[in-house]
Amino acid sequence: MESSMLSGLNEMQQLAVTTTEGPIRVIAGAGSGKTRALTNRYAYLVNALGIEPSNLLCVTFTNKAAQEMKRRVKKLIGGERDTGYISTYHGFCVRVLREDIHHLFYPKNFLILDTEDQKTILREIYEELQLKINDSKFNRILKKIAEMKMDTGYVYQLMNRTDPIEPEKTEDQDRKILLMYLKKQKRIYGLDFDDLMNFTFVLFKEYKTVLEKWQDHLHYIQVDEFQDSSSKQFELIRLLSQKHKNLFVVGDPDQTIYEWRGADPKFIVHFEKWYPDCQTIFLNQNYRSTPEILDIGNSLIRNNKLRVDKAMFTESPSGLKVIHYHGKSEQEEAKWILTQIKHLVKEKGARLSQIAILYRANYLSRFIEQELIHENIEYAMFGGFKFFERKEIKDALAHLRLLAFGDDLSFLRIVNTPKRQIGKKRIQLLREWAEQEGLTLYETLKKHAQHEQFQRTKAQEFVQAIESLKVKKDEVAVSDLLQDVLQATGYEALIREDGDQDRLDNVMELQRSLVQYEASYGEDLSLEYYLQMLTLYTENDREDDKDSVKLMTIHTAKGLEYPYVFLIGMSENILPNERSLRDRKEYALEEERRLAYVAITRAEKELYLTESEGFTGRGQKKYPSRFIFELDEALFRRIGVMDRNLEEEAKEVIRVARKLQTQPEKEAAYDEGSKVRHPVFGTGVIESIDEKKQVYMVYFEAMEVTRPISWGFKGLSKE
Ligand SMILES: Nc1ncnc2c1ncn2[C@@H]1O[C@H](COP(=O)(O)OP(=O)(O)OP(=O)(O)O)[C@@H](O)[C@H]1O
Repeated sequence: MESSMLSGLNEMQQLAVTTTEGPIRVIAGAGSGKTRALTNRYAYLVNALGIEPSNLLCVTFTNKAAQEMKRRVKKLIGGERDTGYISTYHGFCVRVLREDIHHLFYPKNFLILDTEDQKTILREIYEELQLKINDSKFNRILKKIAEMKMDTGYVYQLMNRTDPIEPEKTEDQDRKILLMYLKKQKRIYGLDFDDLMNFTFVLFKEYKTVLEKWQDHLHYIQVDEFQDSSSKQFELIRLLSQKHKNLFVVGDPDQTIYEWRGADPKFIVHFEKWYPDCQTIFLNQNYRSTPEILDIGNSLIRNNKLRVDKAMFTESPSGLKVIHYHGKSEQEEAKWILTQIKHLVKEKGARLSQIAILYRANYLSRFIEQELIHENIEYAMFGGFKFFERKEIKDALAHLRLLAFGDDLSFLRIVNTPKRQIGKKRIQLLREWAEQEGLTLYETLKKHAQHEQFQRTKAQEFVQAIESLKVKKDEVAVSDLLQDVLQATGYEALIREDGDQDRLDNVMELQRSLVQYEASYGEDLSLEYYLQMLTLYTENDREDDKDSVKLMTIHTAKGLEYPYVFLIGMSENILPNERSLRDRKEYALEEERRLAYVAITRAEKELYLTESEGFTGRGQKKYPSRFIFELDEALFRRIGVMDRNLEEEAKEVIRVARKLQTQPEKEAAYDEGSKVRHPVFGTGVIESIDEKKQVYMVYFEAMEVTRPISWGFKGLSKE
C-alpha cells in the first residue's frame, strides 16, 4: 500500500509525502512536481495512515486547481471517498458557514453573491436614489465596499438585530450607498466573496466552541500555492491548525504573482517566524524543462531579493538553446513567430496544441492573432476573448459600421452606450415607426429625434455626432474616423471614466493597429474595405477542441506546461509593466520578474523570447526589456540584429528608470522639537513628523496654528 504512494517520486518528494507531523514548509521550484507530491501525500495520509478525508483539509488557490486535485486524489484513494475538504479558501468558508452561520442569525441557505449580483443590488440603490447609473460609479463603489470589508466591523452591524442599519440618517452620499447595500444584502441574506471570509472570522472569534469544533476536526491541513496567500488567508489557516499543528504548506516564492491582489510571499519566505520549529523540505529537481530553459529561468530570478535560493537542477537531456528574437517591427516579430510555428509542425512533428504563446497583457494578443488568422492556423484563447470578440472592440467597430452601413445591429449596440435614455421602451417605439416607414432604426431616430418621446433623451446629440462624421467618412483616414467617432459619441470618455485599464488599452491597440494597417496597405484604405476585411477575419468560426495553438496571459499560464513556448512582447514598459512599476516601484519590479520567470518555466523543450522595435500604445519608443539584459548572454542565442545604438539607448533608458524606481525615500532633515524658521510663517516648532506624507507638523507661534510643511521645502531653516 505504502509503496504505491511513493512510487514515481524522488527522495525529496518522498520525504514531503511521509513527513506528516508538525509544521512543514516545502519550497518547491517550478516544475518540481509539487502537485504530484501534494496528491500523493493526501493519498498517503488516507491509505497508509488511515486518516479520514474529512479530517484532512487541502486548500488550493483556484476552483480549477481543486477539481484537478480531487480528480488525481480519487484515482489514488478510490472514487467513492468524500473529497469535499479539497477546496479553495472560499469554498471552505462556505462549508463552515453552511453548518454554523445560524449563530450569526443568518440562515444556512444564505445566498452567495458574485460581482454581477453586487451590481444588480447597486442598480436598485441607484434607481431608488434616482442617481445616474454608469459602470464607472459602480466600480468605484465596489472598491469602497471592498475597502469597508477589509475589516470585520461591518459584520457585527449585519448581525445586530437591535441596532438597525440606517442609511437615511446619513447625508454623505457614498456612505448612504454603502449602508443601503448592507441593508439590501441583509434582506436577501446574501454574502459576497469578502463576506464569506469575514463571517467565518467573526464566527470563530465570537463562538469559541465553533472554532474548537473545526480545529478538532481538521487534523491535517495542506496548503497549495502558499506563496499567493494573503494575510487573511494565512490567519485563517493558522487559526484552524492551532490545535493539531499539522500544517503543511507548499509553494514557490519565485512564483508569487498576486501581490497586487494581497498575496504576500513573506509568509512562505519567513515561515519560521510563525513556526520556529518548522521543517523545511526543498523540491529542487525540475522535471519539466531542458537544462537550457532552466538555466535561463535561474539566471533571471536570481536578480530578485525577496526569495529563498534553491538551486534548481534537472537531469533532463540537453535541448536547444533558448532564442531571443529581436524584430524591427511588430509585424516582423509576428511573422517570425509564425515561421517558427510552421517549422515546428513541419520539421519537428509538433502538434499545434503543444505550442503556447504567452504575453503580459491581453491587448498584446492582437498582432499575433492577426498573423495566425492570416496564415490560417487554428488558435484558441485561454481565459479571455479573442481580440476582435472583446466587448469594447465590438463596440468601437460598431461605431464605424454605423457610419459605413447605418445598419440596425450596430445601431442597437451603441445607441444607448453611453446611456442616452434610449432604453427598451423607446427602442420598441423606434422599431414600430421603422416598420411603418420602411426605414432603418438609425434613419428613424434621425427623422424623429425632435419628437416629444425623445425630447428628454440624448438622441439629437447622438444623431448629430454620427451625421457630422458621416460626411467626412470618405475623406479622412479610417484611423482618424475611429478616433473622431469615439470622441464625438462619448464612447471613449465612457471607458476612460470606467477606469478599466484593459478596455482602454484594447481600444488604443485597435487604433494603433489601424494606423499600422493603413501604413502597410499602400494605398488609401476605405472604411468599407477595412470593415469587410475584419468580418472575413472574425467570421471564421473556430471550434475550441480542435488542435490549436494556445494564447494566454502569463497569469493564466500559471501551473500549466507546454513543449514549445513563445513569450512575446518582451519590451521595456510591457514586461516589466510600466503601470505596475509606477504604482508599486521596487515591489512591482520583483513581481514583474517573477511573472517572466513563471512564463519561462512553462516551457518543456523550446523557449522563444521575442520583442520588436516600434512604439507602444502610448506612443513610447519600444526597447528590449531589462529582463533580456539581465540574462547571461552565454545562455541564449540572438536572432535579428539589435543595433548597437538601440542597445545603448535601451540601457540608458533602463538605467534612468531604475534610478527613479529605487530613489531612496526622502529623509526628514530636522527632528521633532526642533525650532525652525519659515520665510512667511515665521518661527515655529516641529510638533511631529509624518513619515508617510513626508511632512513636518510645525506649530507657528505668531499665528498660533499648526501647518504641515513638506520635507523637501527649501525655505525652511533651523532657527
Ligand atoms: N518524480 C518524478 N519523476 C518524473 N516526473 C515527475 C516527477 N515529479 C513530477 N514529474 C513531472 O514533472 C512535471 C511538473 O510537475 P508539476 O506540474 O507537479 O510541477 P509543479 O511543481 O506544480 O510546477 P509549477 O509550480 O512550475 O507549475 C509534470 O509533468 C510531472 O508529471
